[in-house]
Amino acid sequence: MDGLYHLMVYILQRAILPVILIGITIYYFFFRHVRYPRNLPRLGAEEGISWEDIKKKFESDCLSVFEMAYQNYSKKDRSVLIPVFGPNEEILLPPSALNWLCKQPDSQISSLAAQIDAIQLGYSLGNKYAYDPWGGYVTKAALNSIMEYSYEAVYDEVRAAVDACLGTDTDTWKEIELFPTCRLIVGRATQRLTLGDSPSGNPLCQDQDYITSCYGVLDGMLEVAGYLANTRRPFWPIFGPWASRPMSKKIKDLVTHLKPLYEERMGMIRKGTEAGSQTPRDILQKILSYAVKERPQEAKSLDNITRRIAVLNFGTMHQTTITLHNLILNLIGSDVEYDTISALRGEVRDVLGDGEGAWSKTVLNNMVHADSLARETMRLHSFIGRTVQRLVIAPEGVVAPDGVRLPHGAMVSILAHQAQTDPETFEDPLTFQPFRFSRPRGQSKDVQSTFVSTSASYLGFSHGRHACPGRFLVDTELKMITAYLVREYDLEFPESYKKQRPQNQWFSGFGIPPLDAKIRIRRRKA
Ligand code: HEM
Repeated sequence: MDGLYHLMVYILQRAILPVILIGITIYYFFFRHVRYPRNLPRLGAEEGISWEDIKKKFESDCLSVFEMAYQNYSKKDRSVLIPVFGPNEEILLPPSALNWLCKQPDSQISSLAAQIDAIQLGYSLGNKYAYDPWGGYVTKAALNSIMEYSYEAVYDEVRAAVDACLGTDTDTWKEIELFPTCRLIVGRATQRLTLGDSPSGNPLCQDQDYITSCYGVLDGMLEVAGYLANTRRPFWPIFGPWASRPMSKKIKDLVTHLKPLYEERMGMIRKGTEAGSQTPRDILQKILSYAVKERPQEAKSLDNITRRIAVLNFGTMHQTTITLHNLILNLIGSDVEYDTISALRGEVRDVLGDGEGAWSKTVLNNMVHADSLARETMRLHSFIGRTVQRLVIAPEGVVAPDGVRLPHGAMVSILAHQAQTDPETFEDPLTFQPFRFSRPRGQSKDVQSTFVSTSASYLGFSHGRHACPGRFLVDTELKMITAYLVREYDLEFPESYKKQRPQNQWFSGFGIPPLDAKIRIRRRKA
């Protein structure tokens, strides 16, 4: 009897998982699978290439898939379905639908739902950080005023971080790994703005272990997002928690670092001194003040506030680091032809004078060459391939301008890199020209525009009402770092690069810079 019981339990245990998986699969294919309309073309159908071959192509060479979609559909004002990373598909809308897409109400075509699917915060950090993203709203509202107040502090941090990473030896050239260096510099500068100065003295951003801990959480979030992007949606509830297992240790580590500052700041709020003249003006304070008033349970939990900071760091640090990495490679790579470094040195002298100068909005606006260098970097070396990514949540779907019904559950977007390198818009579009956007009017057909002004041909920060609000901070950090680097350092590539910038690669839909790139630097003599 006992044997029979154990046999039954054994069979049930062995069968239960396959039965659940088969059940989910049937449910997904019959009830949840996105039903694309017949009049939506599938990439490859008209070109005589099978869907499977296009899918394989996306994995090995996503840029050529984007290029085929752009030339054959986007340029002809037609939507098209393409395979993207893992088991997923996406509807690419043509650039002519950009303004229409940006104006769609969030209740029909949702930016937040797209972000939840792409970043997977629900699994890496918890559902409330995904579905109630008040930290982002608080940051969006407060960022510009905090920044204006913090120029000197952030520049101070940039100087200290660059000195610490590159050294101050004026006699010898030093070879450094560029990507980890960019991580540290961006990490410190960004955290100085996020956490400000501790009232008791030591800014936490100067603790290298803390910065490492921030990137530990960020990398963990990227791993969860990458893992789930490769998994079919109905299996997310099973594999999401599994993929997120390392997160709690990483968060705990961040909690340990943030604890003293959190207690200090909450103490100020409790005593009411927060309202006085000593009010710290940084993002942490805005977040804590909001939480105390609007989400009191969260305010009391250091773990919750730490997760809010982790979400924020994902926005502030990840793509900024990649952009700085690309920018420095472009600065050095374009120097032979455009004398980029000395042109920028001249600009820094003109705008800031020979001393440290005082940073302000006017100074930033006057750095037109540095601005152009950054915009040209985002144009040619953007990280994202598709932009204005949205999930259709209207139950009955939405009809796009070309008459195609975008069904419920479909992810839609617009190609960014192709629009930014279209020869109809840009002269010699695949060549990096650092001063493309700062040349006097009339010297080229490229429109003069700034780093922060988004448009149909500049989509790295997206466009419309959800366009990245952090781009003003990125602008500030990149200009400060560029100014300090060119003024204080000589920069070059290792000899083996033969003065050529190592190229970016496109895979999984993203433009990834060469993360093992090295540069040589030497401090300039005063
Ligand atoms: C080079 C660095 C960055 C790039 C390329 C970038 C790019 C983007 C993109 C493409 C979006 C999606 C917009 C949409 O859905 O239409 C976005 C949203 C957002 N970004 Fe950034 N970002 C960067 C840095 C930052 C920084 C430094 C911050 C914060 C200070 C930030 C805060 C945000 C927020 C809060 C949103 C959500 C906006 C909304 O949904 O309304 N980002 N960013």
